Amino acid sequence: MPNAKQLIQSAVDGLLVAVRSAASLSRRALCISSTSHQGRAPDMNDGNRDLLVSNVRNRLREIVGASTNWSDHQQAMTERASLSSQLAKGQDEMPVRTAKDSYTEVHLPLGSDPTIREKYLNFHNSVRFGRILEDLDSLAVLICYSHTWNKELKRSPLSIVTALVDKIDMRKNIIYPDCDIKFTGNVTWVGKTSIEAKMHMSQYHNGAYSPVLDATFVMVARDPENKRAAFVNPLKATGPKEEEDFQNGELNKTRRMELSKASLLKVAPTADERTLVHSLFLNTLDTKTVSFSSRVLPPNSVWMENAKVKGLEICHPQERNIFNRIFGGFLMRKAYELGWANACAFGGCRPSLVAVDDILFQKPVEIGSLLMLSSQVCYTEGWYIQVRVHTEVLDPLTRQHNTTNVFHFTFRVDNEVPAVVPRSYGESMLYLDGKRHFDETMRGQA
Ligand SMILES: CCCCCCCCCCCCCC(=O)SCCNC(=O)CCNC(=O)[C@H](O)C(C)(C)COP(=O)(O)OP(=O)(O)OC[C@H]1O[C@@H](n2cnc3c(N)ncnc32)[C@H](O)[C@@H]1OP(=O)(O)O
Repeated sequence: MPNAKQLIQSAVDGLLVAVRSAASLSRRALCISSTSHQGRAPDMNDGNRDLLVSNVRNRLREIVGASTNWSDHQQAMTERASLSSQLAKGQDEMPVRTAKDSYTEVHLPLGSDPTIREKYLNFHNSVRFGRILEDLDSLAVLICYSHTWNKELKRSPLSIVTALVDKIDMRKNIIYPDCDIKFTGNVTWVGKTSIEAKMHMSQYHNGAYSPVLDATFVMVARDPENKRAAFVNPLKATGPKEEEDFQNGELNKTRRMELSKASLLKVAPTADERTLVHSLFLNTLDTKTVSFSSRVLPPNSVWMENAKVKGLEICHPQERNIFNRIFGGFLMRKAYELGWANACAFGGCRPSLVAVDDILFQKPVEIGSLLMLSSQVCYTEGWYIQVRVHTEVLDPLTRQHNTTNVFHFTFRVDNEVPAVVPRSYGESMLYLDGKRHFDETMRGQA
């Protein structure tokens, strides 16, 4: 009896034939031009495991029955609404799955197929990390569909959306633009309607794959119309490693709830944090005047209000996901690139990414929205820059703003950076929040 992964694999086989023959032509060309056959993995052509990144989106489209043309999207959505009756009434009526059922391996043949390199290449002859964020997001969704796949059904009634990027830890700074990349991942924890997926990215260089990053995403299953939560299959651990992953998933959930309770948007800072904010304030007082409002910037510092970069995106249908909302990976790419530009301007040199954490997808972004992005350097220490990107949609008719996402990025540069100094109470809270994220990242790296 084929499992979910095999079914998914067989469905893409047809597509792969065409893609493989094109890719093999390119590979032959590459051997002659020989820029870097050290970056071409030997197993790329073997077996049936080589699902390509470029096929993942097509596969997702098939799984939910998404339209390929925007003009048909209303009809596709109506058809999907009729799948509601196929939703399980409870988790106990759904078959138990193991990590193996959702294990997925996807290739990005940057070494073997030069035609795709341009999309991924940045000016510094490295790989655009924003593109990798898009691929990770699509892969996380595919992993969740493999976990919840019901072979009796033609389409999945579930709408699986990204709720949170819990963590992305970089294990290597350099991503080569001409070496094959492999993504692997599986479900590691499930709740009632949420799923944690862990993914790993490695790159083939000098004859072996070596790790580049580890990522943990939390996805939420919704009904076909993406209106209410929907149950997902239970997960059974089948060995000590899977047991440990599951326990960590539980711990992650508890940690997230505690962090959310202690959010500075809800409760006052701790005693240590209050002392820190007050000493920052005292440092900026003008010693020549006896005034609380006369403030002077300390040496080698920048006011926080001068460490912002803003952007705007008009959300066109081209960036839609399979549920006709804006694709989470696109939002991550745009936020990352703005945050990177801000760190670059602030640090005065090219920053490299250390970690991404706690990217929260609070509300879906509708097609046609005016999306305002605002990035702020909110904390610095030594060679590190902590950046927060906040996105909101503006309704031009009501002039109402609604927050849709918050992103946190930690960058490192090659020289010591100035301190950022908050002036207002709100900025002081941003500073403390940035410091909390930075300390958490550094604890994870230790
Ligand atoms: C068509 C052609 C296009 C082709 C291109 C295709 C590209 C490929 C595209 C592929 C697609 C790419 C994908 C995309 O592009 S998805 C697009 C990006 N993501 C979004 O738009 C999501 C926006 N956010 C929301 O809609 C809501 O906030 C959600 C639905 C997330 C939660 O809403 P709400 O709060 O009302 O939910 P609930 O109270 O009913 O709880 C439900 C469950 O959720 C758990 N939970 C909630 N929040 C969090 C959190 N922060 N951390 C951890 N867990 C969280 C909660 O514990 C509970 O779990 P459990 O206790 O039941 O287990």
